Amino acid sequence: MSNSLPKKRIALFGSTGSIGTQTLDVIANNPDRFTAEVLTAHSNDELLVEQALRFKPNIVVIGDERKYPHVKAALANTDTKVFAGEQALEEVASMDVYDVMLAAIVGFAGLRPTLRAVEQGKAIALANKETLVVAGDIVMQKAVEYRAPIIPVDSEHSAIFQCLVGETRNRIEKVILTASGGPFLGKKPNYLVNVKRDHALQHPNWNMGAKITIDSATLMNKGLEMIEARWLFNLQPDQVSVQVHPQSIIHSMVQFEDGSIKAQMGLPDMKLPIQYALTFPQRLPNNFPRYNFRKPAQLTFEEPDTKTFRNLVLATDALFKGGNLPCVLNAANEIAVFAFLRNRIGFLDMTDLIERTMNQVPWIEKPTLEEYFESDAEARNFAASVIKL
Ligand SMILES: NC(=O)C1=CN([C@@H]2O[C@H](COP(=O)(O)OP(=O)(O)OC[C@H]3O[C@@H](n4cnc5c(N)ncnc54)[C@H](OP(=O)(O)O)[C@@H]3O)[C@@H](O)[C@H]2O)C=CC1
Ligand SMILES: CC(=O)[C@@H](O)[C@H](O)COP(=O)(O)O
Ligand SMILES: [Mn+2]
Repeated sequence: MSNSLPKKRIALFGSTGSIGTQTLDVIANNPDRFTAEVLTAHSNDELLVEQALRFKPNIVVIGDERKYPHVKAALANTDTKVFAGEQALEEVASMDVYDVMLAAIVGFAGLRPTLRAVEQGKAIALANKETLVVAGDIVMQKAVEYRAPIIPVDSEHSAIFQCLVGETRNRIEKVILTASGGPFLGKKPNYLVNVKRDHALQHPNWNMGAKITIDSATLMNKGLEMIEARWLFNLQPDQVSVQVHPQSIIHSMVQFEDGSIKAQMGLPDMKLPIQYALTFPQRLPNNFPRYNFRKPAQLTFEEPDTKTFRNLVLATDALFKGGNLPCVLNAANEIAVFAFLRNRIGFLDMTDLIERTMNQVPWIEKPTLEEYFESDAEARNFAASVIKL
């Protein structure tokens, strides 16, 4: 098909991560459709420079200011402008140099730049689920106010989004998020008590950054995704459910009020939801591997084991109770995962730490943005003090 559409200018926040590098693959495969206008990294200055020399962005941002001299020197003979520091992420997000922000920073750090982009009325291709977990009500309200479309990248939410195309007049009865179950599916606490980071980092189906991989192993990822779905699709908490589906071929489903269920399927490959978020409502041809119905031939489903994987219970509590509780859950989880990855606490300790923090930080029913930031800080400080980080 001949293509006269203008190129979309992408601001890729978190270009050095798993989503970031796969987004650059999608951009490289479609040079007539996309340009990488902004690239941002936190600590990986080497990769950022390599990406900048290849994709020739207008702007790069290196979060860690100590790395600025190296990036600046390496790009001295190019047209790329170099910024550094946390504040620069927000400043660049506010600039009118791009059309779509692909929000692929990990964790709470992604919230502020994404909010800036929303306030500019930019389209957001949202991978950073923590943004909606922390402040979903405010982010979605601003998205309406500033007419900033938010298109999900997270595979489950992309699946739901795809199932909803053409269904604007039809009520959702519930969404069914699929969960792989992670590397410890079927295991019990007496096993989990001894598992170490390297084992937890081996996801059966997806190759992802360290934080989300640990979240998948504890089922916190599915808990965060329940909260993300609630805000993205304007659902009531009891309309969000989870089915364990170890093959990760069905990426999620929507059940409508006539009982019909639509599912979106495909091999587990994030390039597909990334590409769809950047081209929606169009689909682009590609040569990604296709699902063969013989491999895996059986698609199975089971209920999550919430007695063992209590993070899902904590996240469900946060989903139903709302207010600042999801923000507190998220902050405590970030501290817990950080500590587990450094072998400072055990696998099951993560859940205990999150639960204690949720019981400690005062509940606020309808927080302001400032109160979300304060709750985040309070939860982090408490959780870090408990484990003497
Ligand atoms: N990976 C996946 O398949 C999926 C990921 N997601 C979500 O997408 C987001 C990104 O995940 P993933 O790509 O796996 O994560 P990675 O850890 O692989 O990458 C994270 C990116 O964020 C940057 N970053 C880290 N900390 C900061 C900070 N404090 N300030 C600014 N930038 C920072 C990193 O920079 P640097 O490397 O330079 O330090 C890197 O570019 C997460 O929210 C995750 O939940 C959702 C669905 C699937
Ligand atoms: C690729 C993606 O979207 C991840 O969130 C993935 O779904 C993790 O898998 P589980 O959390 O289901 O193990
Ligand atoms: Mn997901």
